[in-house]
Amino acid sequence: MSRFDPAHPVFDLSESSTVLTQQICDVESVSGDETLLADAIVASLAGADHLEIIRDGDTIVARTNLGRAQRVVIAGHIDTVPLNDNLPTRYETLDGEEYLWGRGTVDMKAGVAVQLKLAAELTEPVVDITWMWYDHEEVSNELNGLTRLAANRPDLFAGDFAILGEPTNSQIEGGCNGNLRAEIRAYGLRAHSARSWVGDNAIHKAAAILAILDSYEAPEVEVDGLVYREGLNAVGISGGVAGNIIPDEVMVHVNYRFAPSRSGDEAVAHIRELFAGYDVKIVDLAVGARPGLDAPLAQRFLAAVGGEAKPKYGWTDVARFSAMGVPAVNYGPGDPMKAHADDERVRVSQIEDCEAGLRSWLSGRG
Ligand SMILES: N[C@@H](CCC[C@H](NC(=O)CCC(=O)O)C(=O)O)C(=O)O
Repeated sequence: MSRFDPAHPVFDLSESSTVLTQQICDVESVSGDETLLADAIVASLAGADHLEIIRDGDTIVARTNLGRAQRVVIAGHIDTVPLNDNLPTRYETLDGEEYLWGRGTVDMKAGVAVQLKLAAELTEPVVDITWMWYDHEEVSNELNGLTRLAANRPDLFAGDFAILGEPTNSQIEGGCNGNLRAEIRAYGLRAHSARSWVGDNAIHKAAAILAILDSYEAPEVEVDGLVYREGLNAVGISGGVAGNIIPDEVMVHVNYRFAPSRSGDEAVAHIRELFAGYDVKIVDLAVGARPGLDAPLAQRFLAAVGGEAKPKYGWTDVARFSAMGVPAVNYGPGDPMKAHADDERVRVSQIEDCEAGLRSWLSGRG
């Protein structure tokens, strides 16, 4: 067996999904840098004659055309958030459980590994399958590979049900919270810092903005039986001109996670009301998705994989599919609490469980 080289990756899809997860994670693909991984995915599917392969930038679609009565879209993003000294991957044992540690293991390359393996191996699924692996999910909605694909090839989104392989501890998580980002600005007056009394320090005004955030009590909101937890946080702050100048501007970057029962307009209005008197600029807005677990295929999938559905607190592309009228759920290996964390790590048994759950359902055994 030849040694895997992350600088020149080729995946042997007959390897276990755990080995594939490790290899896929070791090919760094922070948003905007997915081409090497996308090339490797296309190359690894070269022998899969049962799949029609379509590429749009660094998004790859592979679909069966078996004439089945129903089509399921199964998708996963191939980008990750930035590294923080957490690659290459390594195996760890914690409390007797084996884990694969490293950036992307949870969000969401274990899910992609399972999907790739099944795409290659399931030549006769009971439903037609459209597999999608896409770029730029972890950044603004405008850059998301599925936004581009929906503009270029909306026909590829046709389906009766969609499964997003985002981390869910290999249990179903329904819907997703909405996601808004805003820049909140306060202004002052520039002056020489040796004569500060003639200026008006904008950075000091950030304290009042931060106080609003600090005292904010984010509610829990029940939507169709699932309880979504909201959040409002500063995720960045900037200001300052030079070491001897009283600054005339400060900006606090705020991220609002809102329940899927709220519309985008309601979320925007809430932020504008909270920060009335400040300059508020909405820089990104993606509405959430209600659970949608009453759809017949969602019910069948839920019954097949078992467990109790939980809410998805992050934003995922289930929102995109739901908005297109395709019921969608999240289902993938990895604890979402470890997504984006420095000690991101996936339990190996969850990768195996997810593969078994999907394989059995897609083969008509679940
Ligand atoms: N366009 C969004 C993309 C952010 C997506 C990201 N999603 C997850 O982390 C899903 C995993 C999970 O929460 O279980 C997010 O919610 O930040 C953006 O603009 O941020």
